[in-house]
Amino acid sequence: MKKNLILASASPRRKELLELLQLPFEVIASEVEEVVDEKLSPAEMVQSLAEQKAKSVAENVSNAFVIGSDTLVVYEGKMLGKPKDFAEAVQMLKMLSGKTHEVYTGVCLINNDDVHSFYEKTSVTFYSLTDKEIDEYVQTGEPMDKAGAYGIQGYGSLLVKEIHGDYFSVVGLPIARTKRELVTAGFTW
Ligand SMILES: Cc1cn([C@H]2C[C@H](O)[C@@H](COP(=O)(O)OP(=O)(O)OP(=O)(O)O)O2)c(=O)[nH]c1=O
Repeated sequence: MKKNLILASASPRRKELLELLQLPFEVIASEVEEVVDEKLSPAEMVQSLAEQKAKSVAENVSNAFVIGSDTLVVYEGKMLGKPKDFAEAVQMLKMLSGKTHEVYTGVCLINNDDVHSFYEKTSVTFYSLTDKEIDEYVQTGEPMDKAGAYGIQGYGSLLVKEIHGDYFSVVGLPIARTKRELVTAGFTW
C-alpha cells in the first residue's frame, strides 16, 4: 500500500527542502518536550532528538512515513542550539568568528515500528567578524530561531568563508541523502 509522507517539523526551511522531492506530504509539527541527555555525542544527540520528534507524530498517525530532523552547531565540543536571546546570539557568533565549526543534522524516518536514523556532518568556516558586523547581523533578528545563531541561507551567507559537506544539511535537512534513505527504508514513490 502506498504510504503517506509526513514531515514532523515546524521549520519552514525543512518544508521548502522536502518540497524538492516533488511529492505530496503533510506537515505536523511535533510538540514533544525534547529530552537532552548530556552524555550523548553530537551525532547521537541529533539522531535522538530527530527520533523524539518523529515518534511523537508517528504515535498519532497510521499508514505513513514520518520524518523528524534536528540540527546542532558544534564548536570545540560545545553543542549550540538556538540562542535564548540577542546577548547569547552575540556570544555564539563571537565564538564562531574566524573559526571552523561542525553542523550536525540528524534525520529519523519512522514507518510503523521501523525506525531508521542517520546524520550528516558539515564543516563551516566563518570569516573573522567585527563586533559591529555581529551586532548588525543580530539586529536583523535572523539568528534567533537558528542553531548556532546564524542562517547560511540568509544574511548569514555573508559570514561564511568555506563549507565542506552538504549545504542543505546546514539549512536543516540533507535532502539528497534523505531521498536515498527513504528508498532504503522501503518508501516507494
Ligand atoms: C546552522 C543553521 C541552522 N538553521 C536552522 C535549521 C533548524 O530549523 C534550526 C535548528 O533548530 P531545530 O531544533 O533543529 O529545528 P526547529 O525547531 O527549527 O524545527 P523542528 O524541531 O520543528 O523541526 O536552525 C538554519 O536555518 N540555517 C543555518 O545555517
